[in-house]
Amino acid sequence: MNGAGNDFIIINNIEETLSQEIFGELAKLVCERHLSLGADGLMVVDKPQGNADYRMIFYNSDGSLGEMCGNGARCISRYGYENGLAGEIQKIETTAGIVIGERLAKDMYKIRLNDPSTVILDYPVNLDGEIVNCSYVELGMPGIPHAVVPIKDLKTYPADELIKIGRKLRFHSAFPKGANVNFYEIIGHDHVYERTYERGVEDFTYACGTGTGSTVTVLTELGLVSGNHVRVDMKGGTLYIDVIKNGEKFQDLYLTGPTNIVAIGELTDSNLDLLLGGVTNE
Ligand SMILES: N[C@H](CCC[C@H](N)C(=O)O)C(=O)O
Repeated sequence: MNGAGNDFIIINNIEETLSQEIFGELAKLVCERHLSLGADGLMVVDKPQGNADYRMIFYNSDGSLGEMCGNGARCISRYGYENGLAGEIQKIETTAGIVIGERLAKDMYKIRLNDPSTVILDYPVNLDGEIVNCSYVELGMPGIPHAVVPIKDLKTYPADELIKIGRKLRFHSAFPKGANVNFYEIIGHDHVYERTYERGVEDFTYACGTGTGSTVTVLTELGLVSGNHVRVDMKGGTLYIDVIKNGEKFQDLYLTGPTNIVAIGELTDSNLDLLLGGVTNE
């Protein structure tokens, strides 16, 4: 499935009952774009540990565990609804905390992202002697880390330069957990263009939901957007963010956007046999 081009493989482990120990390796294997199916991440649907419809365990394509994934949670909401795991409004258990999913239309899903646990608007980072003006946000607890970085002429910014800066910031010691690096430019009233270099994919993805939520949180706090249905264009599509405030107090953060079920089927990659303990069909 993909959500605005951020693509995922979903495995229903309530049915498969695979051991959680293999998921990291499984993600690495099946997310490889040339040797296997290919995706930005692997999501495992499992039984909830607490009071929720189901549990979502998210792995990046390099096999690392992600605390949360905004586009992934939108996609899994559709999966949950269409596979009878939950109703039109659902409660999803993620590593970063509970996420609420809501079906708006056949392919449109909205989620309430985890509340920001850290928002530092002024977070200058020294990159090879030059100061880069960043903000730093974590959503949820444990929080998914995001650097938010303004860039002028982002659409036409040379790709090789941008990836260099993205990669350096992603691994910079200023970010102890590493960071997803969200470059943005405001291109109109409540209209933002964004590109995200993702931790765990180690490249730009086509869209990033928690990145978009983090960016619009920062821009709303800075008074640069209203926080009301802010449009964020990314390479793979458009996402909308609502920052709900109760007076000055932050209340909720919502992410809305499209989902696409590209294929439903069986993974037949022969390398899976090794990983799954030599189980073959012979
Ligand atoms: N693409 C995701 C984020 C994936 C998480 C990952 N890149 C990490 O930092 O572990 C999103 O839509 O929010």
